[in-house]
Amino acid sequence: MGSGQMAEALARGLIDRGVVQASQICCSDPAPARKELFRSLGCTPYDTNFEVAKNCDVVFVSVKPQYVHTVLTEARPVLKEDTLVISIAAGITVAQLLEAAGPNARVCRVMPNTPCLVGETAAAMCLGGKATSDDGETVVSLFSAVGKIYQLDEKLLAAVTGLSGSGPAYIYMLIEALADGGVRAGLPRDVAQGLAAQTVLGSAKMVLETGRHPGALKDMVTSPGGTTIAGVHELEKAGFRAACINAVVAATQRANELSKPQ
Ligand SMILES: NC(=O)C1=CN([C@@H]2O[C@H](COP(=O)(O)OP(=O)(O)OC[C@H]3O[C@@H](n4cnc5c(N)ncnc54)[C@H](O)[C@@H]3O)[C@@H](O)[C@H]2O)C=CC1
Ligand SMILES: O=C(O)[C@@H]1CCC=N1
Repeated sequence: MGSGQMAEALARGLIDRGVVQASQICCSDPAPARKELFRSLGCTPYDTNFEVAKNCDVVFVSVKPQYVHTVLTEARPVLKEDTLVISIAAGITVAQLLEAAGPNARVCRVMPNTPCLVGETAAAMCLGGKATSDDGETVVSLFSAVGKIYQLDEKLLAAVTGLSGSGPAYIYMLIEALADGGVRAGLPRDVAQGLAAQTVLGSAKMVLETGRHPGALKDMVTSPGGTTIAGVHELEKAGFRAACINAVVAATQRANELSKPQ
């Protein structure tokens, strides 16, 4: 229910990795262009959220937070005892999901991010209502196919939203800015962008695969009196770390605000 950017990234990721076939996915959206896009993927668009809920075992709620109550209220009459409702809406709590879907609903909150499109999402989840541990395994298996998922206390999901939910935007800004730096220093744009993105990818892999502290990995790059420390010094002068911390904190606060009545 809701076939926007995040729903598309998720659907494409799940289809491309063979987790589900496109023919197993149906969707709803008031925007004709979104329905057509999903039809072109091989999915079945319906005119109403009611029809989606009626025809699905697992219902993804992927509308903006302010519409979650409405779409779940539409779905509620046809939610079956074993229907699993997965909401990806930022800030919408389990209690709010159950208020709209009914106290016996099997609900799960997931905070994914768009890199699920390429099988590299960073996600977190929590279960609620009558959701079972089997439901939890269903969610873990769906999202593990398109990246990594952590099971956490619900109170931590706002911070997950501020860090990894919103995080791809921060990293794209970093890649764009690094590429601009490369262009400023004389590189062709395509080379600069390729080098910037590959540097982010390789550095992330170093953190994940070596398990070493990022500070130690930074020190490995930083020769005494060399080029890197000159660049690091500029980042420190500009408040790079504080800006990153503030970005996550601001986005977390916004996620908490979205939990309150709009
Ligand atoms: N974009 C992202 O990176 C992430 C988004 N989310 C969450 O996913 C949800 C969707 O976000 P986006 O995909 O970015 O937004 P979006 O605006 O691209 O998608 C929302 C879609 O819902 C449709 N819609 C509006 N009213 C509807 C209704 N009554 N019934 C069915 N569909 C309706 C809209 O036409 C639109 O296509 C939000 O709750 C957001 O917090 C979560 C993690 C990451
Ligand atoms: O910007 C937003 O509100 C959504 C939630 C996390 C990423 N995008």
